[in-house]
Amino acid sequence: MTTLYLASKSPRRRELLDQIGLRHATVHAEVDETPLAGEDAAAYVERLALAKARAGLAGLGGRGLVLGADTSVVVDAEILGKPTDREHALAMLARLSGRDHRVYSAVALASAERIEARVQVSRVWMRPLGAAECEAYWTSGEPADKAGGYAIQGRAAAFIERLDGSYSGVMGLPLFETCELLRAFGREVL
Ligand SMILES: Cc1cn([C@H]2C[C@H](O)[C@@H](COP(=O)(O)OP(=O)(O)OP(=O)(O)O)O2)c(=O)[nH]c1=O
Repeated sequence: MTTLYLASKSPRRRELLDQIGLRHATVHAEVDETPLAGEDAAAYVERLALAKARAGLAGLGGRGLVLGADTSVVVDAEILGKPTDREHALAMLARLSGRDHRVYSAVALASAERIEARVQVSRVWMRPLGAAECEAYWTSGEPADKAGGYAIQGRAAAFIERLDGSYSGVMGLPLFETCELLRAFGREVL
């Protein structure tokens, strides 16, 4: 059976594949994550997931089955990436406090013959957060490498009132869509 590769350095994505028993290896894929002028969130995450899958496949010399993914938090049509420092993280958390936002998560699958992507959108409601609470959250170290500066699978679970969508999508890899893609490529899952 062709080896499944995950073109990602995100430990969360590895954990999610492990959760449903999808054995995989990883491959390095570096892509430029700068949004294009006028690009909306769905187009942005889809383009990056495709680029990561394509770069991973190229790194393997064009052989294998490669998954790429990208996740962005979107508030008032603005894409929030990962915080660059403490001030940036605190500003992001203040933006998300006491309201809803959307999380766009794309997954792409590439083989030598074809490449395809799916985009999953979730709506997340966060309770109001106090300044001291945001500061303590930053100090925990959790926000640093997460889109939007929070992790649903971590301490931020205590901030989230409600989710309409996909928990795995918010965490970084929508598993339902991932399995759909794998089946579309003729790969048995579960
Ligand atoms: C919103 C949210 C994001 N995240 C993480 C998932 C992703 O790792 C990260 C979004 O950044 P991405 O740029 O999508 O991914 P990455 O740079 O971490 O990994 P790679 O490009 O190598 O695949 O935010 C969580 O872990 N939990 C959450 O609740």
